[in-house]
Amino acid sequence: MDTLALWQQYQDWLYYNPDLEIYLDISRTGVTTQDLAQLQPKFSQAFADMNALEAGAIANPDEGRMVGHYWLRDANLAPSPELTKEITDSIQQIQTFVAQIHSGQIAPPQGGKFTDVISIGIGGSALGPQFVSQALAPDHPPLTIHFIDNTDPAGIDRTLSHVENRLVSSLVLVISKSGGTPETRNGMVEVQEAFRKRGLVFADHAVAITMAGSLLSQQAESNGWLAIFPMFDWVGGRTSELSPVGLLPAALQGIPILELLAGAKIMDVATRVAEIKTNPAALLALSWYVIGQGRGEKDMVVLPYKDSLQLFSRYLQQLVMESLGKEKDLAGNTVNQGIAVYGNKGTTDQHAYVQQLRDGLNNFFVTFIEVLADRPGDSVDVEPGITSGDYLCGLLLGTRQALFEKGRPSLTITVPDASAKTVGALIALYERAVGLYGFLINVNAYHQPGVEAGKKAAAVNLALQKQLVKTLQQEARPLKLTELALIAGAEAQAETIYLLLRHLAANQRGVKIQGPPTKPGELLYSWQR
Ligand SMILES: O=P(O)(O)OC[C@H]1O[C@H](O)[C@H](O)[C@@H](O)[C@@H]1O
Repeated sequence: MDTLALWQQYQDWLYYNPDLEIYLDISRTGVTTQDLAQLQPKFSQAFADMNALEAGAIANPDEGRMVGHYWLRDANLAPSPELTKEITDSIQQIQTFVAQIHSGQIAPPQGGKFTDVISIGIGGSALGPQFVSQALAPDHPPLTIHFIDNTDPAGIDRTLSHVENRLVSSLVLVISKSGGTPETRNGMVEVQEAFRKRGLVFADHAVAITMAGSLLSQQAESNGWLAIFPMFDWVGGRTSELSPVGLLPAALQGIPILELLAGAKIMDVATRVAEIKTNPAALLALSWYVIGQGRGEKDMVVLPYKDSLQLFSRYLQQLVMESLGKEKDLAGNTVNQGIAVYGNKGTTDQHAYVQQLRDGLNNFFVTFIEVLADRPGDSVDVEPGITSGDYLCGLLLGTRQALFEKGRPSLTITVPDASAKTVGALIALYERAVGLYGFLINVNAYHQPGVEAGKKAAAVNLALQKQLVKTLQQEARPLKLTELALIAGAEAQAETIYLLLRHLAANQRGVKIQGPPTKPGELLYSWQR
């Protein structure tokens, strides 16, 4: 296609939202008007399904749950006055609490104001808060946030060492929708221990964000924690950034949460339009569908050309892959659906993997995110008439062009700035696009049955570890693996037993292993007394 025809195509497909000043360009995706016509019936159904979802249908049938994240930014849309009140009350509760923390009305027992937040959570209870913090926290926030989002002991130590002697003035958020996620529980126990060692009372620093009645909520209540904020049954972890899960940590850092919500609300209005070409989420879903043949055949590479948006791709990984990566469709057919997501930031990635994107496997499409405003204030010239921001723009355009020349699709979202309003809008845009795409491919985008398998296996392995330790403690002589497995009643688990014991031995946890590491089957195991 010559450049003039391409320019025409650009104009024919361009979407612009005047309230958000956001553009979406899908002219380099290969989507045609024939695709639009062909997919129209599927989209009509998806729009109808989305209306039903927003009206409170049980859109997550496996879990028997409503899907209500859109109500979070327009509480009047909630299907009952009680839910509307729950939402508005939660926002009010956050604002009141945060004002009291910032003013020092709620303060650490040792005096002064709270200076730091230690946020403990994983998955949807971490990724949104991390993305929004990196995108929007002011340079000198009223409270500095630190995340514990894993059960890695060294990672926990590192986070606590960043807090240093400010544990005394740290607020601890324990965030878990279910209130029973082991990694989060472990993080909490480790932080509680750090407080105990310093002679500090954990409850005077602790705040829970969780569903009413959860284990965490009961614990917080009975131990007299500072506060408990609600997480709602009808909001999934990966769409919880605009619930208290995301809003409380954001507000504590001085991020304007009402602007986040306002941006999302405007985007929700725009993505409720039941016409593909004037609905940016529908245009995204259409592009994903056409590019990946409705089967996710191409990976989504997300490249924000702005450092502050770097974590967007990591955030989208969960939103897209946990929502769409499904074995079965809603009719019970095996479909193994999904779209793989990765990305970091431009131009940085141009000096890393963009080589392959241009010349190697053609198994992806790029989503460029362009931010029009370079920085507040003027820029210096890095060469006559050219600024660093001009380079950022020029390199984005250059890569988009270079990819197109090699038949590699891309789409571009252009936003005016990386403000709270824009970030809220981007979150809402992708929530809706994922929802619509889920309807197009007929999967339940709101459950995650696959995650359970790994969790169950982990629990079985930890029970086996306890059994092995007990067996070794009771044996006077060193045992071969086969003997140990037999006594422990786990003959089929030889490899797992070996791997569990090797880990214990490496951490001086009482297990002694003798013999050559190259022959794991011949090793002798005993308990160090
Ligand atoms: O918020 P929580 O209940 O602790 O859950 C945290 C995360 O863990 C799970 O394994 C789910 O797959 C995620 O969707 C969820 O966000």
